[in-house]
Amino acid sequence: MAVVTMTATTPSPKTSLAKLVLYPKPKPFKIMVLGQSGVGKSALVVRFITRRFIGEYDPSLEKIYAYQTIIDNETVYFEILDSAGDPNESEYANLESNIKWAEAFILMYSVTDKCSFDECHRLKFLINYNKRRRRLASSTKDCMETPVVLVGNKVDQVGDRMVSTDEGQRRSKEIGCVCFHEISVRESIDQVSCMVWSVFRDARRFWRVGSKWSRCGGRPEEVLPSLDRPLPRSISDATPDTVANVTTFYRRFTEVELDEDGGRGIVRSDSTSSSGHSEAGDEFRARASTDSRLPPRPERPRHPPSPRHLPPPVRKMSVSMRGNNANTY
Ligand SMILES: Nc1nc2c(ncn2[C@@H]2O[C@H](COP(=O)(O)OP(=O)(O)OP(=O)(O)O)[C@@H](O)[C@H]2O)c(=O)[nH]1
Repeated sequence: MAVVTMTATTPSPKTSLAKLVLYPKPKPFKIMVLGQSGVGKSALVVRFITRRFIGEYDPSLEKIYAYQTIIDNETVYFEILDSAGDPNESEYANLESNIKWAEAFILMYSVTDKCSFDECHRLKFLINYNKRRRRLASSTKDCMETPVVLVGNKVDQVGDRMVSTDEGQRRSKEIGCVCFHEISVRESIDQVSCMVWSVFRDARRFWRVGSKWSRCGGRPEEVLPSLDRPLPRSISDATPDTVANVTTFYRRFTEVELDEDGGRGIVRSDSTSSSGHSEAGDEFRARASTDSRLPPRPERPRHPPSPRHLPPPVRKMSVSMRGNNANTY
């Protein structure tokens, strides 16, 4: 599909033609906001796009918002699906197909509503189930896990809180979300826009890292350049920093390997001979030689010698003077 853009050229005295330019449609980043009814899904999406907080929305309305912004110096074309909170029987199949459509998820609950918190468990299971089925059915070897960001909303309602930050963080780990945020969509605009923004930004970042990883067959070297810069974090148990740490670990692992090699093959100052070669090095070279001067291998019997040739076991008797009867002697 292509987007047709009309750009007017400088009108010439004779003709005034419109130049037709065809651009390929940019690939959108499809993200779905899921959660029980009333947790603030619509408020979150509208805040992200317009920076405004709108109090009431039509609860049954399911909408896809298209929004373009810049994240990490890259233009991102969001398609955000604000799902209906409590789908009925007939809408359930629709929910499953929506899950298949999305590339990343924002799983939302309200910190003032324990039920909405528990609902996240079920919804995450549903995401896993549908995504796994899709992966198994697909012919491509797409091994990417879909990023799910867990978000606890309405932290401004301090007195009504039913779910603590610790519980949220723990649940995020338990159900395998990539990171956890606690926010208030309603709170002051600067703070909120920053918090709301970081939710979408993290979803995008995790998706990006994951898709690069799966495209290069799980080789982390090709992911490294995008993670050179430390990533800012909010309340989060596993922000993209964690991914950076994984790659740091990978790097360290490589260094250890090199070190080990140095221990075996590279000349060490403590064992260098006068000729400049180490004894360990000479020994290594002698062993590695291929000029057919290798000493023959010591012969090893294929099967253990039969028990007939073994000397009979020597049996020794020992009398213990310890124990209950020792006092009688
Ligand atoms: N106190 C407080 N109220 C909020 C916050 N975010 C949303 N709300 C309110 O919560 C109510 C529900 O918000 P919605 O955005 O409609 O929730 P939803 O999850 O989209 O609900 P459904 O459309 O039914 O699925 C509204 O009255 C919002 O004003 C918040 O951060 N703090």
